[in-house]
Amino acid sequence: MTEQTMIRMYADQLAEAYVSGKPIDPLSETDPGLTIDDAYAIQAAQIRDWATSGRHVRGYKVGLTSLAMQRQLGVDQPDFGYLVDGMYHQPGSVVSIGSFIAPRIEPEIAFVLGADLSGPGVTVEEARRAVSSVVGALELIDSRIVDWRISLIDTIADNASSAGVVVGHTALPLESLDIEALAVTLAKNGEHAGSGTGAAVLGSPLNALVWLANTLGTYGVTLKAGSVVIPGSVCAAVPVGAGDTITADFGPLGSVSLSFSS
Ligand SMILES: C[C@H](O)CC(=O)C(=O)O
Repeated sequence: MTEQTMIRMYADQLAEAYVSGKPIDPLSETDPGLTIDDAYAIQAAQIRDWATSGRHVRGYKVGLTSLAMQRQLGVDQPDFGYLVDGMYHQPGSVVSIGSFIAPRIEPEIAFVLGADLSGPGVTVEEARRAVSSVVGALELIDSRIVDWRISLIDTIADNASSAGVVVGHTALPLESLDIEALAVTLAKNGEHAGSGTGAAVLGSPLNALVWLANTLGTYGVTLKAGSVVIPGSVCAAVPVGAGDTITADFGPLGSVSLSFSS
């Protein structure tokens, strides 16, 4: 099998898992020879397919940037994925749990970009200047890999396990916030479910933005002005089911909620 055929086959298998709701075996077990570049190529094939069907890239995610998430999923380095049309939900909305396989929720201190950002070589100062505002966000993650049995290769191929995003309405300038000290708390049905500060995300969510710009730069991709970047969860992800309501409190950035129906 050629490399192109192999990439197409795994991209199709992951695409089918979204439709059928039936997760697939870890690609890293099916094919232990897969590399990180192969995994990003499998991810890129799905992004191209979505664009062809009218679902364009509207933002970017960085995953596995906090120790809490790395420990939870047993993966010890960051990765990236894309946010496309159809993945965005309004704060306070209700989504059907039936469209997911094993969803979890994470609170993230997110950025809206006011200028393009193109690596490699992006510095923290350049990243800071490219940010037009900071917002609170919830990321919905899900795994098209059975039982969340993911290695780095599996989650990369599966668009960094992304499934959706809720961007809060309160947007503040970066310079008005101490994002490393910003404390976030997560509640599930009114009960405390997690907490963390911006510093949990690679020391600062800005470091995750720098990592993303420089890593995407090696693939020839520029972060586009106007897009949202979610830099990673400040605490472990919380599983959700029908009837649950999740609320994250971002202090000065307000709170962001999402509910789930059957
Ligand atoms: C597996 C996910 O990429 C984890 C994630 O979204 C995060 O760490 O944030």
